[in-house]
Amino acid sequence: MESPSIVPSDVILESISDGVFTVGNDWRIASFNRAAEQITGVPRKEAIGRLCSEVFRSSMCEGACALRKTLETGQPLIAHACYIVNADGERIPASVSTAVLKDEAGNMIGGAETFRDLSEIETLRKQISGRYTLGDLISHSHAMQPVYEMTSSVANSNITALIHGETGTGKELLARAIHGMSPRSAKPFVAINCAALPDTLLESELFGYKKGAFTGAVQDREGRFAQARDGTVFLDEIGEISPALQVRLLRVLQEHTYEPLGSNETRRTEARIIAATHRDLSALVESGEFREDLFYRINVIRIDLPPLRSRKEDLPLLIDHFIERFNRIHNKNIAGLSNGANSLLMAHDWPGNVRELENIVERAFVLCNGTQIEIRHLPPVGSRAPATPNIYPTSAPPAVAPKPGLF
Ligand SMILES: Nc1ncnc2c1ncn2[C@@H]1O[C@H](COP(=O)(O)OP(=O)(O)OP(=O)(O)O)[C@@H](O)[C@H]1O
Repeated sequence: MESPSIVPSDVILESISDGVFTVGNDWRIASFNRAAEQITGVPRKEAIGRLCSEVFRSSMCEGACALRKTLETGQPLIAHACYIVNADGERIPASVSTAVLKDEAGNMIGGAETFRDLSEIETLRKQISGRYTLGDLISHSHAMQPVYEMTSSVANSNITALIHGETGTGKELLARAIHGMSPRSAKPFVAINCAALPDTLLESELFGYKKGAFTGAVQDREGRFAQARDGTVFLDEIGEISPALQVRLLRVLQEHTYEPLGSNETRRTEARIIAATHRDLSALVESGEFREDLFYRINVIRIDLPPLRSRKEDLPLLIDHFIERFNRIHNKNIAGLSNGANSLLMAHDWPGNVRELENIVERAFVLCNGTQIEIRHLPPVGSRAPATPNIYPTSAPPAVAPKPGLF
């Protein structure tokens, strides 16, 4: 009688879509299937014989290696979530399972690991969770809906827009997004913070100057309006400019003209202006600090960016976004926050908004040597806001003193 045909195990291993590799007791890779090559981007001939931690820069390699745990306990692990860093340095969300390999006599001769690429599932999860992106601005909060809805109409028009929002809410990011979605996207985007420069310097920055206009003006220099050509000029903190400069800006908005410092020659600008402020401009008009005519010119359309405390549902999304970015920048493999750290961030009031969150996550990256950000890696973020208590429980002071003056 003919024996039933048996499919060799390598044929099966080569045909499945999960990555599979085995290691010997010396942690060197002994086999590496086709899907493992595809997911990691590492050719089999380069992987075989190398330490698995060199090939798999996964978030589990440091400290929490699933295969090590299995080889130590003899227990298999099923579907552990982690990230694998592929040959291009991209982080791939993966699910890992491990098992012990034994010889016929029952002696342990190594281990096997299978891993599944969850990128597509992760993409779908993000789509289902309704993550919106507007340029680099991300959110899935209903509070941001009006911003998203207004932005495309604003982008397609030439009108001057005013972005209003607390510090660190993403005003510059939104201005860049409007520019990027506008017909001017291929033209320059030039940003200037009006609060950062004294009046005369701001004037020469915006309009440029002629050689000899003032001591130190050794040659002609073009200003930001000239640099922007027919692109976009973003005037951040517009509420801080002096009455004299308000007059000059009004002329730019009404007549599209200006003169560089020390010059009689009138220049024309076709640049679009987007302004931003954290202040209540109408209150400044009432108190006489801001010209009413300029206010109406700037405030043709106003977009309000809500503070982070009123869209806390964005926190997990933003935290993931910053973790992804800082993993790339700092070449680390942090997978996320502990439940405790998460709860503390959710309870915080965020006076510094998204910038404060970004700083907190970056600081945690510097302090965290493992794969998870813990409470001890967070600063006392509530210390500047009297309404919010220090986010550390009083019984558990931070292991590392926060950087003075960071928050
Ligand atoms: N929705 C968002 N998604 C991703 N990153 C964001 C978001 N909002 C803000 N950020 C980040 O937070 C930081 C502050 O953003 P931005 O400079 O645009 O804020 P701003 O309101 O202009 O601040 P300021 O009032 O101090 O000028 C930036 O690093 C930006 O990348």
